[in-house]
Amino acid sequence: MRTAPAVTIGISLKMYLGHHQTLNWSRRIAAIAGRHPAVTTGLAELFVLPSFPALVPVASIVAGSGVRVGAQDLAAEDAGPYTGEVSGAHLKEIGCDYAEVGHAERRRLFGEGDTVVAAKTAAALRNGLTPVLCVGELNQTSRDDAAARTVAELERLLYGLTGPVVVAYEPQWAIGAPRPASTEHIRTVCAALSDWLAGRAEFAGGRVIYGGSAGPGLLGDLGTDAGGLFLGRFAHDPAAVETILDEALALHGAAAEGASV
Ligand SMILES: O=C[C@H](O)COP(=O)(O)O
Repeated sequence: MRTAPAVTIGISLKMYLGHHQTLNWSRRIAAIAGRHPAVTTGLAELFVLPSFPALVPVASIVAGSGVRVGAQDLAAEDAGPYTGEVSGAHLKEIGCDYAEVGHAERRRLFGEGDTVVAAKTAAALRNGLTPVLCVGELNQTSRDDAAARTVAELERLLYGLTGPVVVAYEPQWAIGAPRPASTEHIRTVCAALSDWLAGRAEFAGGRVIYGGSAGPGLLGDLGTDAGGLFLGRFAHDPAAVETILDEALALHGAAAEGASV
């Protein structure tokens, strides 16, 4: 079993970039990661989720840089007559380590509900992919209410499953917004999710990261309640990703140095 890194930084490109833009962006991210001490020391794990057609070339571009690759979705089934779907087995075969499931946009725009999300999470685990399982309340509410709702959602979606998961806490109202949820809100919900995960040996190696208009300047405020960030728009500029890796190093680097002596 792989030990969880101190910080996990995931980036979903959603459908924002064209193919060549994606490859150029990936080259810049690979160059940053390949020389950044947060990544080279193993303190931070960086993964990118491009569109399906870019997975193979991006995997080749980032090879050796420490950056891992995953898909933004996967089929609930592993093979068969499922036109337009891409299976977890196929994703694993082409070098993916991650598969995102349950994103609010897939729920809202493509009608995916808990049953489908749970089945896709199971498909990811079954095929050796780490699910990036998105959870989070629909409407703005108190942080305690959000924590209770989100932990209940996670419990529902992971019922009967075993394996390491990256839980992406994404309050749906904070996605695509000008700014993230408040620091107190994020810390409360991420801490509750982390406590829930930590108490269950079947999810050993699991982590909780925050997404929803996250960008530079946020990680340092979250302390150790969140295990990292799930970035969208604010990772389109590779310089912002480098800044976030600097912040990860500042937050956890001293502890890592202490552990290595
Ligand atoms: O997948 C990423 C999240 O939905 C966050 O996206 P955003 O930072 O553009 O709001």
